[in-house]
Amino acid sequence: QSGEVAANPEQYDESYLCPVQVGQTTLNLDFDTGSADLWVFSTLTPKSESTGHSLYNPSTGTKKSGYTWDISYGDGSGASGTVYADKVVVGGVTATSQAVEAATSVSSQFEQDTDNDGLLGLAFSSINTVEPQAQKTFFDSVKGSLAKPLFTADLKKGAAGTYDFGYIDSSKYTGSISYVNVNTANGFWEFTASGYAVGSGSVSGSVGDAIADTGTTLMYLPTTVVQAYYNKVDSADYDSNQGGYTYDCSENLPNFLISLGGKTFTVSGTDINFAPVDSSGETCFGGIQENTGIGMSILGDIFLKSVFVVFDQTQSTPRLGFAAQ
Ligand SMILES: CN(C)c1ccc(C(=O)NN)cc1
Repeated sequence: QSGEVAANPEQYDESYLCPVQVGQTTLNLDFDTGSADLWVFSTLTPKSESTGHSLYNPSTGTKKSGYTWDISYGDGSGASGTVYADKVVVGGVTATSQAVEAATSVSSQFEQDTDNDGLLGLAFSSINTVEPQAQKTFFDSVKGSLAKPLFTADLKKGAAGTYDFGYIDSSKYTGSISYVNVNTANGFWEFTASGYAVGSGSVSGSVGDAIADTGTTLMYLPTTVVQAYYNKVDSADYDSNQGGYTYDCSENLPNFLISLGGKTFTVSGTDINFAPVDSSGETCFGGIQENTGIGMSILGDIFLKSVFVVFDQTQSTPRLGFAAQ
């Protein structure tokens, strides 16, 4: 089988939500290559936390008795609950008995994001949080039945993009795809990024260890790289109250270039201009921020909306393919 599903941006492209049939209900889920749990708001979630969300009703599934899950994300958000087996359909691709993690508790960030009905993890199943036995991601459940064991991400700035499962649509990118091998030891789509440049500068240095994470909004890079970037933005400075680099919204940001698999990709300055910090619209928060305390760089949606990405398990070593859009 193979299929395609729309990836619809929230305001400021904070995250991208995709319609997924879970049991007999269609939910809008955040496809997340940085985690490996498929969890959903459900009729088991307290009403005080689930108002405004579409809900999975576990009555259509088979309860996995004694199984629980509890996940925490890098931004401090999280959720927990119980586990069911049920049918999940993404763009016509069907997992007949997918582990569906029904939330019995969610953190405030999820409670408040009423467009988001849960997450569909697309990292490696080794980091699934279900106890006493880790469960397969949707991709792992269907991988063997796909025309090719791969999926692609084509996210866009302020417009609907797509995730494709089982095939590469050559109309979605230009030029050739350049591949890098993935290190799965931490359960992420983790690889080594090469040199970088700011604006019209020449590519040099090294970004280093990084993950491709559709579930993270911004780009988190080494301090040296981030300082080099904002040194080219006159009004920029690090604002500890905002928790990152801010600048005058009127200022044009430079492009950021990064070399992956021998090819250089450009993230336009306009894509790096993330959002105003308040309703006055005077000060803006940058889409490139420091990776301090994370332990690796994260190429999140700010980067991913500039490229076409292949998450490829056609070979014994998984790999990532990047092409210009
Ligand atoms: C609060 N929400 C919607 C989140 C969604 C995804 C993540 C994340 O770190 N994914 N890799 C964090 C938070």
